[in-house]
Amino acid sequence: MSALPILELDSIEADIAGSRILRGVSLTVEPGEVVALMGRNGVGKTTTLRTITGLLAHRSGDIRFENQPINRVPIDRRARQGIAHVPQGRDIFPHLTVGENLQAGLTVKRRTRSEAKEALDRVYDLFPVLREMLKRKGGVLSGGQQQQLAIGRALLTGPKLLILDEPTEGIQPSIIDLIGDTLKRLKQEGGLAMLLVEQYVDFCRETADRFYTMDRGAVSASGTIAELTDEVVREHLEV
Ligand SMILES: Nc1ncnc2c1ncn2[C@@H]1O[C@H](COP(=O)(O)OP(=O)(O)OP(=O)(O)O)[C@@H](O)[C@H]1O
Repeated sequence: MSALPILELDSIEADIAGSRILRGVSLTVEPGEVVALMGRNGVGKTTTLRTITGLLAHRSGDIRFENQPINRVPIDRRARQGIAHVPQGRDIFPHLTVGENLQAGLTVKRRTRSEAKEALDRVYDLFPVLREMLKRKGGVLSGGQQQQLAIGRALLTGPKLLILDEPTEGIQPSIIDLIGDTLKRLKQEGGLAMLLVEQYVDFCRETADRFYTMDRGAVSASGTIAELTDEVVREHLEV
């Protein structure tokens, strides 16, 4: 591809509690592209995402965002630069209302009142249930509603790269379809780049342009999504 990657990981090594968890992870996400990061449990997918957002400091290797190294950039500045993270388990504030959870996303980027309203209206257009539930506490929403809230809140930070950790986990099929359709809309209408950790192969085939598989802390295979054949799935993903 001709454009420079929006995100580039070059030989990332990272430790947790004295154990080497990432052993040289290299990957790229191009502008406007959806990339799936796949692999069996415990191979280091979530840890890779945490090094990108800045939740975990890596010990060596380079992370570049829009062609600038961000190795030592703190987490809040990475968010302001345009890296949004929807973590596994969604991490919404259970005691705040849906509206208050969304306001938390709005604080990341400086906006005029009308820009903020426009951004909120866009989220309600993508996820109408959030408007209906505005006064409800986040903690009483269903898993699928919480996932929509978490994605909506991440979108309100004004991201250039949206990172999603297992967005289909524990969610009913109709909402999985809605989330898949929404990610496709965000790519088509807004050209938003996405990096998606996901175990659900069909969801990746539906939504992603390219894939990487990981094994024991490193990338074990990669290709276009058409190259994610049943054979690749058997070799790299099935338990
Ligand atoms: N806080 C922690 N303390 C100790 N070990 C950890 C911690 N977090 C992760 N690990 C270990 O790091 C390895 C990679 O974990 P990671 O969560 O990145 O895997 P994953 O590929 O995302 O798997 P899963 O699909 O199960 O979330 C695992 O062996 C895990 O046990």
